[in-house]
Amino acid sequence: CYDCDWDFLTEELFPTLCPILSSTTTFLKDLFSLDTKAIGITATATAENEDFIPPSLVAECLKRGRDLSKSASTRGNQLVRSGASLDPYPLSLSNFFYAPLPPDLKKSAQASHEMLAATKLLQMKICSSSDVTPNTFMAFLEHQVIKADVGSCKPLSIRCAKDKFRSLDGTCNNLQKPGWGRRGAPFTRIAPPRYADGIYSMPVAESGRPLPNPRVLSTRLFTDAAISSRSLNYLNMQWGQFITHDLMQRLTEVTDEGGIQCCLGEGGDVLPPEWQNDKCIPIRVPDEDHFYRLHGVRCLNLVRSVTTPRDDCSLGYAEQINAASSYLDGSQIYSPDKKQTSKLRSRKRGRLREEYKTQAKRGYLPTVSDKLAYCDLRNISEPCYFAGDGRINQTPTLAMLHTLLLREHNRVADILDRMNPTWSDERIFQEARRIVIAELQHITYQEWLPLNFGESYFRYYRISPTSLYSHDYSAEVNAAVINSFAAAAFRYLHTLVPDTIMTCPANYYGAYLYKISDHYQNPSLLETSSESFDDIVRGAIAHISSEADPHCSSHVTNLMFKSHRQWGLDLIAMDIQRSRDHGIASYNHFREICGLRRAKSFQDLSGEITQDRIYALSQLYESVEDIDLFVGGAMERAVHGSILGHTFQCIVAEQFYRTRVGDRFFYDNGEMPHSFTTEQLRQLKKASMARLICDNTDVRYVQRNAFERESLENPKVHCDNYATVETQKEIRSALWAGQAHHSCVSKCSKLDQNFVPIASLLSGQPINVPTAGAQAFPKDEIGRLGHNPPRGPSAN
Ligand code: HEM
Ligand SMILES: [Ca+2]
Repeated sequence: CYDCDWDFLTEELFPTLCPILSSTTTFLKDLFSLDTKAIGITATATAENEDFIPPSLVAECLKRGRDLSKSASTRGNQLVRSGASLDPYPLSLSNFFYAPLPPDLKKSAQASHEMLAATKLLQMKICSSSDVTPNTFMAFLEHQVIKADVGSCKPLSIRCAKDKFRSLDGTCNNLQKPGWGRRGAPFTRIAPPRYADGIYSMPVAESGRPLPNPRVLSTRLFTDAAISSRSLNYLNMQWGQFITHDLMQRLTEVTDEGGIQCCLGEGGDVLPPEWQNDKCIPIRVPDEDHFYRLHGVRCLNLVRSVTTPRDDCSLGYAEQINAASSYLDGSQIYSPDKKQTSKLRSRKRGRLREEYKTQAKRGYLPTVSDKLAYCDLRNISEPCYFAGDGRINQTPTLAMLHTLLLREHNRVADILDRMNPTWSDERIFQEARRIVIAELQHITYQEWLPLNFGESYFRYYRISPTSLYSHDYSAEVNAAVINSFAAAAFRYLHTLVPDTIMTCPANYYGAYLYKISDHYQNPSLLETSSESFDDIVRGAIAHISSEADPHCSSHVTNLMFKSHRQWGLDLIAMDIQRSRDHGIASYNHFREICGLRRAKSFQDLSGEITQDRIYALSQLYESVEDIDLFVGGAMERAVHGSILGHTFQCIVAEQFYRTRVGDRFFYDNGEMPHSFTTEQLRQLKKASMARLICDNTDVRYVQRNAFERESLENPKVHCDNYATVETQKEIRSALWAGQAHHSCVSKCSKLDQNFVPIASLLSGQPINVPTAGAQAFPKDEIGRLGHNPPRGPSAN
């Protein structure tokens, strides 16, 4: 609403520049008529005069802020009731835009709205009644913290008991700052935000004009090129998303009446301002768009992320809420919210709830209470799962990883139970959870991070420890997730997502490919037969991921969450818009933070970015200063040994350093009351992705480095050669020297339309995968059509 290049707004300008707010408020007029003399404001006030904001003015702004935020929320409800609703969308899209906030987080969101409105009003008041500019005002707020002791914001106060086990929500991990990294904490910043007004409004170019359209940036710079990774497999990509969901979950603003709609119907025009909720940030689709044009789509819905007050309730710019616990603590498995956790537990012998299916030996995730509300089902008998994180059903392969970890928890719980018959359910649950988190941290820090981001870099900077115990815990380090990591750097891994999900029968002779966009929000591929789960696991380790480069699958840039329609959302355009929504500082700013020279011209980027990409950037952005972090970082050449360029590498490394060193309970921390014993830790450090698969599925052959494709250097090894945690005492010397399984090269026959011989996958030739088609999604008739995906050759 304040996206303009004016230094301050006067009452006369306000209705023109800010039609939404002014149409909903009658009391701004009153605010502007405040008697400045009576409350001690003088026209000569400056930022140097540190006492120039009297408490009565702050109180007045807070009061008005509360009124403003209330009227904005009433207006939001009215808009939905009057038809600006998500009704036209298929469920997967509605689900994405509408998840009601849990009561505690809703309260902090409301408090944040009030604080932001108060900060804005204070800024307008000060700036319009003196020669203070908005920027000086924000700088002033940085130095003189103004805390609100009235209104809905309550400064954080948490009491901690000493405990051997970490809390579910991350509180009390840091005993000095018990709120750090908790569920509901703000994302942290390593650079000041880029909001147009310094507080909350969407950023604009240096010139004051709009930044380039996110959809245009996506289509011009992130084209679909079907280039496969040389060594990284699908599972590697999937683990990245899995741990993302452990570290963070941003939330979308909603109304009490439902989700927020910013477009007319299904992809029609952007709604006119008087019909738009003030949280709307839709992406306008240009008329000439090569894809959406064909489907008459002119607008992609997008809504701002939920914000939260800072811990001390001080006035200032917007901070977004992280609804996950920031620690790498399995919160996506166990939930950071105790009510949900209790629904996930069986309350018997420390186990998590699991479901058994006919003819399947192993357990599956429990079913969510209202399947049709959470999944895009073609048939009510299809599965839709419930886990510690609501994004569980996004793809079948994400649900597969959740299932593996659920099984691992119960496997460990059963062993502990046998060894300690006197232990209570609670004790077994907590001990099993502690072991599973240790395995999760070990696999991430010893296998996944070095593989993706550079072995030597991660070991040199001691992000991945090299000794048995580490002694690096620092109570000074805040492990909360860095906003630029969440809203930009780590999202670069969206370019790894391939077009297809693969399933592979036990003989590995061939594979079936399914378009990923046919299986969003529907995990049924895991349960089509008693072998399908294992088929998906085999497919994930045999299938390649896309190369980490600024090319992105159209299944992600045109078809995300498409359901039965011919079109979906553009995740890359959303990433760009989201980074603006979160006020992420520019690429140039982060270059400087990461030790590169700040570019004065586009040509100054030539050390990191190739000439053709510099040219493309200069055609799209007015100034080198305007380049979004997500875009600039993605354009950089990868640094040696990593899939990332310099700037993203620096942000990602910083995050994983904090995630380890700021975690008092990190699994290999030594000399803590809760530390594992030497023998326990030695056992735990034998955990690997390959063993996680062997221990929890009937897949018998897995390559040693399970995040890399099979190769001569990385052959498949029989699971008998991976000793399990509890039988480590007699580890055989042949641990890694097992006999190689026959290669994954096919002698298959063409069986049906989804079947693809593995040899042709390896050849790098594009493969034509048939779409599930309209038939698979009978419009508006869920439950009518059964869905029987084609089966492969028999597993023997
Ligand atoms: C099929 C695969 C994937 C799909 C469909 C997907 C989809 C999404 C969606 C819809 C969002 C929210 C966008 C927004 O409104 O801001 C998101 C956020 C994100 N994704 Fe993905 N993603 C996938 C894979 C990955 C992978 C492989 C990674 C990294 C390794 C990743 C990292 C992230 C991160 C860091 C966020 C921000 C999360 C937050 O702040 O809550 N995603 N993704
Ligand atoms: Ca977590």
